[in-house]
Amino acid sequence: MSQLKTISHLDNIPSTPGKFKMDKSPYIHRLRWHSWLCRVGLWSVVFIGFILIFFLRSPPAPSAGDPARRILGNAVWGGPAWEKRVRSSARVRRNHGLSVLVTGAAGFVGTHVSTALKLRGDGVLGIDNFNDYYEVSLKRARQTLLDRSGVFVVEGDVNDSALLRKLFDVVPFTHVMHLAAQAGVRYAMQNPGSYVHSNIAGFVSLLEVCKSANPQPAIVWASSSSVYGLNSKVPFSEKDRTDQPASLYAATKKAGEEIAHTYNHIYGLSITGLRFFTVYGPWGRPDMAYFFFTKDILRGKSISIFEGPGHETVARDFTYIDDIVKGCVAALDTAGKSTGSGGKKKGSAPLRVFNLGNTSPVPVTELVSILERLLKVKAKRSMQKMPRNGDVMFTHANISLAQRELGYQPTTDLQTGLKKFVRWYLGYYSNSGKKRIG
Ligand SMILES: O=C(O)[C@H]1O[C@H](OP(=O)(O)OP(=O)(O)OC[C@H]2O[C@@H](n3ccc(=O)[nH]c3=O)[C@H](O)[C@@H]2O)[C@H](O)[C@@H](O)[C@H]1O
Repeated sequence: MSQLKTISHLDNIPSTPGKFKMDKSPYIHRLRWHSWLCRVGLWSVVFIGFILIFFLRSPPAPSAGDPARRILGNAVWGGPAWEKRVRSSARVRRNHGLSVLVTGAAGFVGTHVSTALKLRGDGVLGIDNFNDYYEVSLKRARQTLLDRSGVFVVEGDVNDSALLRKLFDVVPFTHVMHLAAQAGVRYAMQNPGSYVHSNIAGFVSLLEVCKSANPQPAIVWASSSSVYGLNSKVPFSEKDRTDQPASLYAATKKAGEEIAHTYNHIYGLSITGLRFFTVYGPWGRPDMAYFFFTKDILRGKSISIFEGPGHETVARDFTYIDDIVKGCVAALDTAGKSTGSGGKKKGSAPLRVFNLGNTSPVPVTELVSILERLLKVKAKRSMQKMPRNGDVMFTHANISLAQRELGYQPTTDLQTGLKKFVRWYLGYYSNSGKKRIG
């Protein structure tokens, strides 16, 4: 210590050339050497102390070989607190309730289905990759809504099979509601890879994990009315051909139906495909026509309304979200069990496909007229020949199979459904873009 004091005194002597120069005697050299050693020693002790404190206080760090904790984008999954949340969200709270993994849970249909299941006491765990195909803030707002109903949405991609396996390790899901997909008919020309990634690779990745799970879950998944492609016989029935898709989106959904057949055949997985017909409603998808027409009409922007080459009307069997939710829940409730175990088939299992439509197609021009009345704003209409971008002229569902097997019965007409959508839209985007939930 005395040496240190001496040194600190010496250090106070100015060393600037020309001002004052000390004689460098051997004694002072020895003193300097000793003091330098002491200082290095002291700071080393302090430094090692800090490192020890840091390690003792930190949770165990993820390591490359440790599957318990993984980093995905900004999201971390794994660990006791995370597993507790997963278990609690998936806990069944009614007799004979289901335990459902909902993929694409922060999506439009995913949010509504998850909420409905949770409300009746089923266990629900969501997974969503929160991609930026459309405004991520809307997906986050839906996530907040789900959080309030007690549904935890894990941030992850269905292509991450390690994550999926982990979820099945933590929860023995009885059912999977697979809604994660790259949607949109026209966007497929801009980004074909995203359709292959989500709708084909992602589906296979999920089925691979489901086939190996013990017990195997029953799977209900979103196919699409677009599989009817260029068919001209209406209404579309499940027995009709589906081999002339008009878009890559439709082709990937059709591929999904064939893939479902394979996994049912080889592994005994119970699989139900639901062909949704242009689903709309509150918390909907901003890439869909009814949604961006609303936005553009309110902003006074002109909207393109497609028509056939001879001015034929383009029409859709628009189906309201609440009706679709009832169809999804009924499909889960009536899904027979998967039969396989240990990745091996033990017997035949159900393979089903249903149309979920509204059975009353409405011309797009009429959709615009309804929006004009609800918004009290005249649309700037620009009629355009339908571009060759994957669209089809019309859709119309025959729902007799779903009526018979699922008790499916849509009850909302387009006028009523759009009224509910517009009310939600104005509330959500009011207050200069500030998002309101409820
Ligand atoms: O049933 C499905 O399986 C699909 O439904 C939905 O596809 P679509 O029925 O094509 O809905 P959507 O884009 O809202 O166009 C509606 C109408 O507006 C017309 N349309 C569209 C854009 C435009 O600028 N002008 C126009 O007239 C257009 O020609 C069409 O007649 C889902 O997006 C899709 O993911 C899938 O789920």
